Amino acid sequence: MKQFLSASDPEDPRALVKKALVLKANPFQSSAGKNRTLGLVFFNPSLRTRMSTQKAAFNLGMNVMVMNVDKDGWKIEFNDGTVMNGDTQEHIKDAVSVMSQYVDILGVRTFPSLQNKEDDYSEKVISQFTRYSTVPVVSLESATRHPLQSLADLITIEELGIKRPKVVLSWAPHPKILPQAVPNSFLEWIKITDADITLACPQGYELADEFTNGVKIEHDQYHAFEGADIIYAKNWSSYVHYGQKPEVKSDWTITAEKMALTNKGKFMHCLPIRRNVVATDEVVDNSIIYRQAKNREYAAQAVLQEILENL
Ligand SMILES: NCCC[C@H](NC(=O)CCC(=O)O)C(=O)O
Ligand SMILES: NC(=O)OP(=O)(O)O
Repeated sequence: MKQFLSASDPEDPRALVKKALVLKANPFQSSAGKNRTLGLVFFNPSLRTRMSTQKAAFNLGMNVMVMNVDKDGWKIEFNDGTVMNGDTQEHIKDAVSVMSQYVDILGVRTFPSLQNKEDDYSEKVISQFTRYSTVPVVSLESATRHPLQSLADLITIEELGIKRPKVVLSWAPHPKILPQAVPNSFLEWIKITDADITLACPQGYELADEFTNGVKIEHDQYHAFEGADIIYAKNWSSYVHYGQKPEVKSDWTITAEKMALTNKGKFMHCLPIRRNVVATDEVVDNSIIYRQAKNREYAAQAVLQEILENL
């Protein structure tokens, strides 16, 4: 594997899920990372991605450098040809060219603007990393996708051992305007499994066709939950009314009453979760979210190992 930005990058994404489960059973079997360095670049906050990816690298014997560009770096210019006499101090071309000289793999986290659909959906930021980096680039969540999260989600679902699980990706409320990356990516990855997938969301919160093609869309959350094996909750802002938050009249918070409609369904969320907004404490406390977060380590390890073996 030469990069990890979406489900199209691994040669066999299903094999990657299996590989991660093998690593989970025996995490210290490879020293493929010896004398190799991983660089992790953050434009946005992170707890799980930051810690699980570092831990994965340590399991492989790698060294890790973390750069919080948003806090510790110069202010980055992303446009070409700009006369940089304003507040941006370093061009992305120079920053990435330099950083990639210090590392063997470069991970980057960047959220969308949620103001300019074209910039976000053309992956304006991470595509400049792939353009200027001299080493493989790994997405730590980009404008439109969060592949390490989705891989961990598939590992978690695989561990449940349910044959053709009924999976419902449900929109849930949130006070802020959030990206579509997690739900987009979840749909992209779950489609490679045999799961029966339904997207449950209020009118106006449908996702881009490239992700929802072949996915059932349901606007009645109660109906969608009936018989589900997995409820994967997430808030996102509108794709159609880009980056907006159209009013939702009914209550989409996930409650124990709604979970009771499922087939003893398991509740999943990528975290961080706003308790008693996205889902009630009762739902969150009876969920598999910590196992899901733990699997981020093995998702990252499988990806790093496959890239290291191809260097
Ligand atoms: N990395 C996983 C989720 C990251 C981000 N969540 C957030 O920004 C939540 C922030 C808050 O709750 O205020 C998202 O939705 O894509
Ligand atoms: N799920 C996830 O990516 O968490 P962080 O934003 O804390 O890294």
